[in-house]
Amino acid sequence: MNTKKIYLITNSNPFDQQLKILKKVLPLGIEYLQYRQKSLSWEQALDEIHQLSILCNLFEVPLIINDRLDVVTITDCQGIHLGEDDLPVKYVRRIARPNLIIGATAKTPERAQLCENAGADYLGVGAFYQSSTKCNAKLISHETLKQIRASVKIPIFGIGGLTPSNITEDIYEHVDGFAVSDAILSNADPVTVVKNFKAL
Ligand SMILES: Cc1ncc(COP(=O)(O)OP(=O)(O)O)c(N)n1
Ligand SMILES: Cc1nc(C(=O)O)sc1CCOP(=O)(O)O
Ligand SMILES: [Mg+2]
Repeated sequence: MNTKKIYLITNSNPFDQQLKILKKVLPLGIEYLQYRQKSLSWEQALDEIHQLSILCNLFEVPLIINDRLDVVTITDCQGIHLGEDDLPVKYVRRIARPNLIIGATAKTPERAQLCENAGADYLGVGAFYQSSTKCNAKLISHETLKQIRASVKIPIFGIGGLTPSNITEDIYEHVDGFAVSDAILSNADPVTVVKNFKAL
């Protein structure tokens, strides 16, 4: 078993289907679960977050909300993930409740350093491959990954189309974990996929 962490991100598959999978894989050791949902009504989103929160508390997996500080403030979650177009890390850190986990997307060493200095707890770095979860994700090179790794100390989660079969040595060497959605949540045997990530 390796020491790389797995960061699971929800997708647009039916929520009940995702919940069934989460009940099987959260006990296997998942570092973070991110709720990523861009199109639901407030009511539906808050209901889903409530259900995820119960499950995450049970297995002691921090629940991270994508993009939305307003949602973070009114739900029982542990963190927020911020991209380049979202609120800046420095302002969120300033007003966030103590110990809120703040993650940030970085596709350049400059942004990685800026986010680390502003108080980010981890970085999401990618995309390494085309992603069916996020079709327009901008790809980055292995050289950029190396530069980002060299420029920050906080944990880096590689992201974008990752599966247990396409993690190159370059990716493996420079990340602390894998942020994954489709490879786990759209697979008929998600438990085996998680075990395969852990066995790399
Ligand atoms: C772990 C992790 N890394 C990167 C992203 C991408 O965030 P962002 O750039 O804000 O894009 P959207 O996910 O909001 O489309 C992420 N969500 N999680
Ligand atoms: C949400 C997200 N952000 C990306 C980025 O590169 O910023 S790639 C991505 C999708 C990750 O899901 P999957 O494992 O299914 O490709
Ligand atoms: Mg975002």
